[in-house]
Amino acid sequence: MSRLYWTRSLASAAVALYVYKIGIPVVKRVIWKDESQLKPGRRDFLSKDYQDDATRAQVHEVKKCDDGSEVNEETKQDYNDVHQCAEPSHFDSMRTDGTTKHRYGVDKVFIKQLLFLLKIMIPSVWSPEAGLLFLHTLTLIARSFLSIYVANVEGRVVQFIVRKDIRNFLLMLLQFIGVALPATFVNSTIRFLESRLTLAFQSRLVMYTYNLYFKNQTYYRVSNLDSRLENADHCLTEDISEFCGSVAHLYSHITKPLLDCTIITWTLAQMTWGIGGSALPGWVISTVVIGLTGQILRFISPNFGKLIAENSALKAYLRYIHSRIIANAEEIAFYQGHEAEHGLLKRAYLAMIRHMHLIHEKRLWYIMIEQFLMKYVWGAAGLIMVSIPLLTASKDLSHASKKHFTRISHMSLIDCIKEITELAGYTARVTTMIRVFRDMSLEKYERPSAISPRSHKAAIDIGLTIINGTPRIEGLVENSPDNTIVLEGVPVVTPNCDVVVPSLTITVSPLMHLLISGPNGCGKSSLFRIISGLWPAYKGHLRRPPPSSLFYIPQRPYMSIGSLRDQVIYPDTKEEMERKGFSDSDLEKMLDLVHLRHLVNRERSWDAIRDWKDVLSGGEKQRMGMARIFYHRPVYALLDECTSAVSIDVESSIYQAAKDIGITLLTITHRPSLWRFHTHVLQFDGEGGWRMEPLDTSTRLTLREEKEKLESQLAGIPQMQERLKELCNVLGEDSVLLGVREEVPVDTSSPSESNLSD
Ligand SMILES: Nc1ncnc2c1ncn2[C@@H]1O[C@H](COP(=O)(O)OP(=O)(O)OP(=O)(O)O)[C@@H](O)[C@H]1O
Repeated sequence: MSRLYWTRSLASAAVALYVYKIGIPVVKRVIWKDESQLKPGRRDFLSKDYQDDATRAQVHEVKKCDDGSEVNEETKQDYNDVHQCAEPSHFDSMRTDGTTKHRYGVDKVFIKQLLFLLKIMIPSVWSPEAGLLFLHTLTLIARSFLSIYVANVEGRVVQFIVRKDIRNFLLMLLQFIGVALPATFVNSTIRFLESRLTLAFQSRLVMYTYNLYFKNQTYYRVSNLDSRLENADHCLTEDISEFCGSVAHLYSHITKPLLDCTIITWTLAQMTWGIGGSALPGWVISTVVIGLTGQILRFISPNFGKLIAENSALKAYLRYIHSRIIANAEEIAFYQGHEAEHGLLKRAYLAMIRHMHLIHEKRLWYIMIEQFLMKYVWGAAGLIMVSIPLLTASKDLSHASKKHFTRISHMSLIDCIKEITELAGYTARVTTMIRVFRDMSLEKYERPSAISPRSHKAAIDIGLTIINGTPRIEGLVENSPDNTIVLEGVPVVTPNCDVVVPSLTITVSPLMHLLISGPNGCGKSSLFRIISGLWPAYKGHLRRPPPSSLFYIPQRPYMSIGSLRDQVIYPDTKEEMERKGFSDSDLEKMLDLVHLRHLVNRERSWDAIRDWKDVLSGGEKQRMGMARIFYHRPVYALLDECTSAVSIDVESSIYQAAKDIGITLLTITHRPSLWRFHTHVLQFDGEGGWRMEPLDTSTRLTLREEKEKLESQLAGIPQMQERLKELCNVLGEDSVLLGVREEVPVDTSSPSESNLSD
């Protein structure tokens, strides 16, 4: 009695839990329509921790300008393709800010995206990938036939056991072992071909996206001018690899049950006809059951696509934090910043783990329902299907045939639903990446979260049109036939849409050595970014020489991976250097000009490979940066405080040498010792104003006088403020300049008081 009681109680509890788990999400979905409104606490970590950190993850780094930013016809065509398959609403939902309304389901958008990516992965029917796919399909078909053969043998083995026919039983057993050889070979070939397909797809997609990534400075623009892709490196590596693995796996996973289904259904039909039964009821039952259970699973299935996409983003962020710590280990160690970095890393890791727990929890319930439907509902349907031909047949059915009937209940076609929805997540991430890369080439940026209302107003005031958080690019950019740099009414606007200089009009021609000065953050480096094409000209007219005529040297020069020679000739290769007619002894002379010849003796070989970022001191790195202009000999050298760590005498000799070989200097510096190498000065005032004039002795004197006058005026301000405060207190009045008056007790007996009242 008590056992029965406990069994019933347990069964009722399980049923109640089941109903609750299935029913509550359905009710919530119906009431709120949107999953994002459920469990706010759970979603918080995505929208708060992650988003805050992700915002911090914007890298502000200036890189050398490579080729021009022209958009060719091929790019435009590809762009149209990717945009047709990537509706904005779908991509918008990629963001992890919890505002999404789109389900990463198996819908029309997903199919279009998948077809777009498949076209890249299998470019033609004659490609190696198509060949691999064909071979893979052949082995899958072979496996299905072998499965049927094995089922037949198994059936006959049982038949001979029942008949006690030892001889035939042993013969059948031998056949069973014999078929194991081709069966195992086919199975391992399937796995091998699946891995080969994954790698082949991955290589195609990686090469395709690398081409986009390094076209038109996309690698710079994607992290500096746009906020849609948080960690492009993760998308380029992990997401592509996961996507390709998922596609290749799903192909064999779907093909097997489909083939099984076709072959077994046909075999069953033949058998049923053979014994005089009707195959139609079986087909109807299987179609109805498969269709119904499929729909139920689709309805209750959590949005695995979205969960997977969010998980990828969290993994990408964790990886980003790790790589930052490795890249800045020395600085962090000097600052003793391990606590802060540890906290950051822990938060990123825990956010990812919390999200994985959420996925596993959702999977637990989904798998439970899936197993129930597939094991028991399908099993029951299989038994009904077996019974109908047996009951309606005029002849008896062999045991092997019965086995075929039961096999149909084990087909795992529906098992693929979860995998397909997960694939939808990877597909969306990879397509989004390609779409954003294309947008970068076409200068279509989106950065809605970065713009503040103040910046928005300032941008409107100077006549810019704001779309998706970024101003519309309306400036005209042309190549300059005579190598002059001309800016006519071009504003300096940051990627966050802050207007630094409302309108700049200057002309710089070769041998016009320009000194650029002004307070911090006034837009000096930004001018170089606009001239180099990293930042767009939102308005006005910009004429500039081809990229090969400009060479930018930043304050912290980039040291590449490679030999000592590679550091001097960067970004050229040794072959390009030889083609240009330079030899190692020429490079030695260049190092001599920047006082680095000792490096050749120290390293003993031009081919010495070191971690140059750490091996060279700050000043040596800057001198190496300057050596590059003697190798490349551009028309203009854009020097952005690039000798701040070099001693003044060495710096002067380098500047003189550069001028002697005809390089025009555009120099940002705070050092007066460099003034004498320049003919003109561009002075920013930090308030948006600027002044450009020839830099002769009188200008230098005027500027110095103005500076000294301002210094003496500003020096008096604190004393004047103190005095004003005293007067306010004595008079008992407030001042518009000081705000509310501070009450300072006045000593009426002091001699000064009598002086004041006098
Ligand atoms: N990638 C970026 N995204 C958003 N804002 C930026 C970016 N790079 C620079 N800025 C902003 O643009 C403004 C101008 O920066 P810029 O680098 O031109 O200053 P600068 O005059 O060279 O200053 P400094 O003398 O300190 O080098 C600054 O307010 C800076 O914060």
